[in-house]
Amino acid sequence: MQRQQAKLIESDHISNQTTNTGSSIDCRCVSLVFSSGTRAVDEVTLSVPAGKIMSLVGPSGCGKTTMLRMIAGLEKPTAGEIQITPSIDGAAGEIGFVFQQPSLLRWRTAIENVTLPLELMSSSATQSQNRSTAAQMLQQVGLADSVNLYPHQLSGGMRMRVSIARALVTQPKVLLLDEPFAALDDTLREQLGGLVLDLWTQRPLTIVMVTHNIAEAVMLSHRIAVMRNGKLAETIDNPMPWPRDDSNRSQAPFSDTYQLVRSVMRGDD
Ligand SMILES: Nc1ncnc2c1ncn2[C@@H]1O[C@H](COP(=O)(O)OP(=O)(O)OP(=O)(O)O)[C@@H](O)[C@H]1O
Repeated sequence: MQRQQAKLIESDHISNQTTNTGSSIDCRCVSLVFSSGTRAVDEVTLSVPAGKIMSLVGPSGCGKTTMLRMIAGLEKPTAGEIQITPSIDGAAGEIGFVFQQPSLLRWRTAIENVTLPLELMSSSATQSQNRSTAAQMLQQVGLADSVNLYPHQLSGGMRMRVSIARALVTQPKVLLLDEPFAALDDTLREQLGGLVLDLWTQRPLTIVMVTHNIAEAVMLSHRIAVMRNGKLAETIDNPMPWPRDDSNRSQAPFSDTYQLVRSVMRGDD
C-alpha cells in the first residue's frame, strides 16, 4: 500500500465552526526515562492542531499513556519540550482527563460528581449555577433522567458518560482520553465514540485519545500517531471525510487508513 502522508485536511466541517475552542499541542523531541531506568518515551516529536482529534496507538507498553500524562502535565519530560498554545496556565479545568475506569465518587450522585470540578475552580458561580451547568452537561451526554442516581445505580456505559460530562463541564481547551472505552462491549464502545464526535462537533476542542482499537482511532481522529518501543513510528493524517458516521466504515478511506495504521503498528516494511 502506498504510504502517503496527506497534508492534514482542513475539513469543511471544522472550518464552518464559528469558534475553535481548543489549544494546539506541540511535542518536540520529548523523552521520559523513569527512575527505574525504563525509557518509556524516546525523542517523540508530534503535534495536534487546535480543535483537532489525534489518537495515539501502538502495542502495549510502547509509551502511549506516559505520553498522554506528559501532555497533561502529570509527568515531566526528562528531555524535550511540550508547548500548548494558547497556554494552559495550570488553572483547574483547562484540561479534561477521562481514564479507562470512570472513577466516580460513590457517595455523590451523577450530578454531584459532575459539579465537583466546578467546585474546585475558584469561580464566583453559586452552587445552584454549578448544578445547572452540570445538569446541562449531563443532558448533552444523554443522562438527563439519571442526574440523581448514584454510581452503583448506573451501568458501565452510563458511568463513562458521567465521567465524560465531568471532564467537559469546565469547558476545557484540551480533552485527554486514556483508553476510555476499553472495558465496554463493542456496541457501547461505538455509541460512546459517536458521543465524543457529537460533543466535539458542538464544541471543537483539541482531543488526544489513547486507544488499542484501530477502527476507533480511524473513525474518530484527524491524525493518528503510531508508537513503537517508546518512539513515534509514524504520524498518519486521516483522509476520511467529515462528518463521519457508520456509513464511513464500508468506504475505501476507512479501510485504507485502517490497513495503513495496522501495518505501521506491526512494523511491516
Ligand atoms: N511509573 C512508572 N515507573 C516505571 N516505569 C513505568 C511507569 N509507568 C510506565 N512505566 C513503563 O513505561 C513503559 C511505557 O508504559 P505506558 O503505560 O506508557 O505504555 P502504554 O503504551 O500506555 O501501555 P498499555 O497499552 O499497556 O497501557 C512500560 O515499559 C512501563 O512498564
